[in-house]
Amino acid sequence: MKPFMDDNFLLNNQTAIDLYHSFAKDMPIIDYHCHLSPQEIYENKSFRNLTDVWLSGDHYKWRALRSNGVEEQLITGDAPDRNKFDAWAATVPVTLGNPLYHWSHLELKRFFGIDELINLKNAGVIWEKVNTLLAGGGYGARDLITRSRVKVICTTDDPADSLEYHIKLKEDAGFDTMVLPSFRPDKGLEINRATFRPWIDRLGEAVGQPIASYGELLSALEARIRFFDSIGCRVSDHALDYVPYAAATEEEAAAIFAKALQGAEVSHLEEQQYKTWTLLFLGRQYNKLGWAMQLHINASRNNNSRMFARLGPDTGYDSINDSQVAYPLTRLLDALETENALPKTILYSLDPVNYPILATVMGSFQGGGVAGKMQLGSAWWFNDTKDGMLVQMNTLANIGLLSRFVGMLTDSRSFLSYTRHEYFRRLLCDMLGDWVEKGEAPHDRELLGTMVQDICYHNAQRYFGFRQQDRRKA
Ligand SMILES: O=C(O)[C@@H](O)[C@H](O)[C@H](O)C(=O)CO
Repeated sequence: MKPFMDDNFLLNNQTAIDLYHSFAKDMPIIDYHCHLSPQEIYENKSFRNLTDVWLSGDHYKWRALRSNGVEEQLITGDAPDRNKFDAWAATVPVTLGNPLYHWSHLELKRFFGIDELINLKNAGVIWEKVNTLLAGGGYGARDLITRSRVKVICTTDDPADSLEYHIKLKEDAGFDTMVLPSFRPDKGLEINRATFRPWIDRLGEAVGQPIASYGELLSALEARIRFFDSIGCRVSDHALDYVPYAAATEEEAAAIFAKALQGAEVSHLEEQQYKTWTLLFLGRQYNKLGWAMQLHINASRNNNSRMFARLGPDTGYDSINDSQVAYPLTRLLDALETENALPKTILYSLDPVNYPILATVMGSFQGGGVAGKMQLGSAWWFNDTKDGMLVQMNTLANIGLLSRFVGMLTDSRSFLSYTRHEYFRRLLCDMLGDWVEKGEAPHDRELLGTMVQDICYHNAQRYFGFRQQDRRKA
């Protein structure tokens, strides 16, 4: 019987073991999509205890706790930190089979050297050991990033954000990791949500003039894109809970914008027309600057209205949506391609049924002399599991070029989530090793090692083109 989570965890043959330890293990990390706070990074936030560093903000764990019948007071409520930790320690054993079981043990093992199984019996020992380390210093936000060999972090930022802490980090010679913004203008696309009009006002403040027309909105977005680019932004990001496509003219989009600004009802068709024109405008801007455009498709967000009103978004009440993707997505991408204005694009779907669709749609728009211009996004959210990662990689291998994949990301709000990269790298090496052991791939260490290191790091480094001048000023 193989020991639980030993050095060859998830590596089931000698080739896999060799590939992981010789090529993947020590590669640095580019985390090109996450939700970490740039302020907490700049301030090197220290954590008062294990609950603070491990449970706050991690809605993956919150969902498991709720599924285990734990009261909300012990999850997001005002219960004491130790009680919250005990509730999680009691829950971990029943997460067996969920990646949370692996991730939780990996996180404590890698960052704090904890080898005990996480359960209520060991909770006290774990609590004391980790808190002693946290209290001793060297476990602030920056320290956790540095320990994980993270070279680049792309946070998720609103166009109206000041990027104050990205600017401060850029000028901070004491921190090697590049912390760059991502341009995420969801609130400017969601014309039918209550957040739209307040956001228009906020964007107007950010550009120094009120926005009273669609033309002024587009000018403001362009100005913010150039500001983000000046701070080192290389990535945009869109949550498309459905893929909009409805042919529209700028005049039609402008009339719809005017209706929304006056508080009039905008139909679903008009919403799609507005989103289509605005996305095409933004895609042209991204393309001009060489940015990558991320499309996060088919999430169903904030399903539980009562808990959304109480806790807000990203608190564990989301699910997979199953809207039709193929037609609107091909039309949207083709509209940009027709103008030779399609940017590098990463397509994610929360619905894994969409993976073959996305992988084949990608193949219709590769080119421009850019290897892997169109990417099948890493297994996202409910799919960043062992099975989900393998399905995503096999789909890409079967239909596209796995060797050109820009690899894993954490997509997290927790500073302990970098072990997801290790998890992914182990699965990648085991999959390649299995091909070799079955004679389906040559035992060519140079070929395989290059493929592994490209997927772990070099592909992302080349694809996103993070600029050296965006490092902090000496
Ligand atoms: O970027 C998104 O829309 C999602 O990743 C969202 O932030 C979600 O809460 C998440 O973090 C899933 O990992």
